[in-house]
Amino acid sequence: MENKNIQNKPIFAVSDLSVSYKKHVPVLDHVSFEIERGEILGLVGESGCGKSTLAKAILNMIKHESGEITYDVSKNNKGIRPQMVFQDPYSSLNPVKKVGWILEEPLKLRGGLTKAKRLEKVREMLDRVGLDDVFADRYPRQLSGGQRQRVALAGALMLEPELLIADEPVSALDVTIQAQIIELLLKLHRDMNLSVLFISHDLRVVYQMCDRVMIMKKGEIVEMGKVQEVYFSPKHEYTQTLLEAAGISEDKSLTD
Ligand SMILES: Nc1ncnc2c1ncn2[C@@H]1O[C@H](COP(=O)(O)OP(=O)(O)OP(=O)(O)O)[C@@H](O)[C@H]1O
Repeated sequence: MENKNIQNKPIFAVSDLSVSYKKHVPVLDHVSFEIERGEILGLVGESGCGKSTLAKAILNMIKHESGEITYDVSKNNKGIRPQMVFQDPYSSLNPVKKVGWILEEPLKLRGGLTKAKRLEKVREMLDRVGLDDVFADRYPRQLSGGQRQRVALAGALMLEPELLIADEPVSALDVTIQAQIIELLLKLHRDMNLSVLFISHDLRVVYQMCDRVMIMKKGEIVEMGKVQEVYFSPKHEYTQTLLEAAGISEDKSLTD
């Protein structure tokens, strides 16, 4: 389905980005791309190709040795930086704090809202991610994997960022729960006008989620384009190999 949210104006640009953990061994090699405002851009590649490194580099969690990262924060967004959700929400949620506290914290740190207003926003966000108010009073360990990922998404979106970076957000979940979280991400993308960088090794999930896709091999982007074009007219040999390995070239259900 055509995504009506897309405006042909990048919200985010990476130019010539290179990262090495060890000297002279690039993990990311001159990576360049843009994320259009309102789009969901997929990043696909085999384990170890550099996907998480790219996510961390663009969030300044690790240093890059060369290249430029440009984030266009619109005037009405008060400079909220891109936020991230991870594969394993358990490690990103503070285990000794209740969900209500976790969701209120970013609002507290930013300041400017009364306690009552903050709690109202927490309730609203729980509702947006499909969780009842009672979850505010639970610890992360008392939640299922899917519920924890809902809380992680809620936490990332509390300050209403314009860009979300989702690093394998459904990979650790059962298939039925995966489908629910994908639905939720698509709903949040529509409702909150979010742009998303969606990182996954699962080509089928990317097909369901994304408008465009980048294929990464050993730290380089080898192909990039609209999902339909890349999946059904792949230009790079590596893309063809990935699609064949996932059984996608002959799988009609993707095109139905
Ligand atoms: N902190 C680190 N120090 C040294 N090498 C690292 C570090 N983190 C990752 N690497 C290496 O960098 C390469 C890319 O890793 P990265 O985690 O970015 O890949 P990935 O595509 O996200 O993999 P996966 O899909 O398995 O999560 C791998 O060879 C990995 O071993």
